[in-house]
Amino acid sequence: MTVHVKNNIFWVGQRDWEVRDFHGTEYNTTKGSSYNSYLIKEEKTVLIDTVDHKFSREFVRNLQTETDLRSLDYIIINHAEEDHAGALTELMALIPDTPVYCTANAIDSINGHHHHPEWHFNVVKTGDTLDIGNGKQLVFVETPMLHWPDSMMTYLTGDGVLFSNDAFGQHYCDEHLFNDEVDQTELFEQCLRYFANILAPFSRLVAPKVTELLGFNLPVNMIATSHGVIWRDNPAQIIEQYLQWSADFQEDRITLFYDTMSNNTRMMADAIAQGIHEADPRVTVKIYNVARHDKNEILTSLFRSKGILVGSSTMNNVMMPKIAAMLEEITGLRFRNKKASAFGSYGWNGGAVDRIQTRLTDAGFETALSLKIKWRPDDTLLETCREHGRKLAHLWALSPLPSRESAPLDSALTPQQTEENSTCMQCSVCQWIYNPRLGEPVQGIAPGTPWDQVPETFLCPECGLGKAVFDELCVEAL
Ligand SMILES: Cc1cc2nc3c(=O)[nH]c(=O)nc-3n(C[C@H](O)[C@H](O)[C@H](O)COP(=O)(O)O)c2cc1C
Repeated sequence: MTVHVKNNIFWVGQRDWEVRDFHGTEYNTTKGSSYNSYLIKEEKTVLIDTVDHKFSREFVRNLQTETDLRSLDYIIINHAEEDHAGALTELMALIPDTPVYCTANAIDSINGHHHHPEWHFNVVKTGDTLDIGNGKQLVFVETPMLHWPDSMMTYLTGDGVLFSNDAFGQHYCDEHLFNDEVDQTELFEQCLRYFANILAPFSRLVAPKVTELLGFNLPVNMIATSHGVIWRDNPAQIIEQYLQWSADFQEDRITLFYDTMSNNTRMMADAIAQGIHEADPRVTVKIYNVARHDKNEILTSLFRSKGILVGSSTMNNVMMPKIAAMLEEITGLRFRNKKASAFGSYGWNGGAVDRIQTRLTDAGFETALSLKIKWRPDDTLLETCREHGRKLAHLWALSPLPSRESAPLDSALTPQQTEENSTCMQCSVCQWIYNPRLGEPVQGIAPGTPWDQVPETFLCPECGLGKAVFDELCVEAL
């Protein structure tokens, strides 16, 4: 089936009500998902993205009901991951000469998945346009590392539609296609979950990219994402929301998660939470047992928190494995500006709490006051846990929360920031800007370190690609 989107734009995607895992076990899609592909029928016929590879056959059959495949003039691939470009092999088998438009980085990832270097690739970069007739053009904007090096967005002039690919999307399946038609609570829950679990590591790239988009002065009347709903009612709301989430977002919330063999660490968690609540009833406190709760809900709660507590008993000298796995995920998600602390029960030599505390520090959290209790806490030790919670609540309340005001769209890049940025290094892959004068130390490099003294092993902290890709924009301020 197809759905009319606007004027000559049609949705030719695929709903997936039953999918429950994404990226392997990385993301639990509790509300299913959809793979949004779009057909534009102007003087030229254009396909934007495809669908997940597992729906390749249905996709091609469906597309054939909407158009003669030989009439397709251009295929735009905004991102080569297999949930968007997965049906390319099946489609291109029928129309192998159709030109494919994508970023330079996408050549690598499309070939890496489909192994057809003979396809007619046309590399586009930010600002390039493609005339599709009737006075309309496609404008391309590279969005590297949002969330792969190959990602880009495509804007359709005249209709004012931004085909944003993964950005602004959600893993959310509904028979309705537009944002104003669905349950708003469910929708924003899924938007937040998507941002916290997928885009959080790239937060610092969001505001500069939004600024760049706004710099084109192109009206965005609609944002057609590649997962979930299309934003046709007030699309600026999700852009504003992204600016807010990408600015070291936190609420007045503390999240505890733990694993336990015989409930001793759970008793500690309950008592610590009671102490936090007693000390500051305004703080939202959430507790999760990692063995019983949805992992991505826990990670979303951590994203929303100003402080986190991680608990594990000691098992064979180390922490419980699900806690180790969570710490690995948290490290990758690179949450910023959050406090953290470890706790747990032990029997003889302990070890887990110290290991957790070290992992939290290494992951960039400001750690404080860990707590170990031997065996099962009695009433006195439970009071020790409560006192611990009260202390943490006071300690963490000392740091004021960042403003929760959303940044106005037109001031995302202020003149002052422009001035500062002119003295920075910028990664040419993900465009992350590192300001050695003002920035925090990264990978042990102190602010002010001359660029030629940055070791060869230095990796871009945002995208993980190498030093060689950094451009030095200006050095005199050093
Ligand atoms: C299989 C197993 C291995 C354990 N290994 C250790 C250990 O290496 N060091 C230690 O101090 N305690 C060890 N303990 C004791 C637990 O840490 C202790 O019983 C703790 O109170 C359990 O807390 P929990 O109920 O939160 O899991 C072990 C317990 C079990 C069941």
